[in-house]
Amino acid sequence: MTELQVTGLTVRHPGPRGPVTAVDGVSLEVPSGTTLGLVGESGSGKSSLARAIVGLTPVHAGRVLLDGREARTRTVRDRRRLGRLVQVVLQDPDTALDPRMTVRQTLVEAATVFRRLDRPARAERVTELLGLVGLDPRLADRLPRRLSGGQRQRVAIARALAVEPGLLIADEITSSLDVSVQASVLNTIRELQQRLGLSMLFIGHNLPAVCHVSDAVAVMRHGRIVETAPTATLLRAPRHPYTRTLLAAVPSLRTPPPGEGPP
Ligand SMILES: Nc1ncnc2c1ncn2[C@@H]1O[C@H](COP(=O)(O)OP(=O)(O)OP(=O)(O)O)[C@@H](O)[C@H]1O
Repeated sequence: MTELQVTGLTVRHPGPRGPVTAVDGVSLEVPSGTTLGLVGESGSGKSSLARAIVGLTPVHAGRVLLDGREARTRTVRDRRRLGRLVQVVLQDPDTALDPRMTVRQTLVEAATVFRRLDRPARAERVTELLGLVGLDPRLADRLPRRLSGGQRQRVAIARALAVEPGLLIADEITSSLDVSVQASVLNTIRELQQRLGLSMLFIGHNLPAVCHVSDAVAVMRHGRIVETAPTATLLRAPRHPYTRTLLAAVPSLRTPPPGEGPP
């Protein structure tokens, strides 16, 4: 499993009136085998942070350490190391899936990036990966367009897992799905954590969804982390006013202090 440490990370994007600071000196930690939730409203800088961690966006300042070593993307070797350690799943599964490739072809391609597998081992791995994400192995020979949105997102998760990363970054992975499908994908994520002991950075704007799968939660606003706490502590005793505002929007989530609850 991979440990992630981000220190003082700043990301700036070019804007019509000069650079826009999307991530402003963020520090966070995902200890090995745990899930850190990252929650914040649209535009707070969550995706910029995720993209910077995997080298898809330039970093203006700060450091990203994976298992104590700087995450670099300068050479092919650097990028291979990074890809082996970290995989990202995005909101729209179609960005991860080639429409011309069957589920099986997609999974075999990912599973053989870093290791050789003979034919029987490939078939076995595809069945195993589909099982991990709760999909029927009979879907293996379908093209993405013959799958539902939820099934496509599960294939995208399986594709990321096929590489056997130590850290999975999930960026708004349930946002494009129907509410009922969201819940079942979240439960699949929880099962994966238990079965694989993955480290995970789980990003979303929906606080209940993020809390459901996270050991600790970091709250992001205007490019900064305003509060980080273990999930139960954040729900019971939020310290920052912005966290309290987020919680107030979902009253059923907060454990009321004694005397404050319903009669
Ligand atoms: N490639 C880019 N070029 C210019 N500005 C960008 C770029 N990407 C993001 N931004 C800006 O950076 C800020 C943070 O955006 P970012 O997408 O990281 O936030 P977010 O919290 O992930 O939002 P969402 O949940 O809507 O994706 C926003 O003001 C956004 O407009």
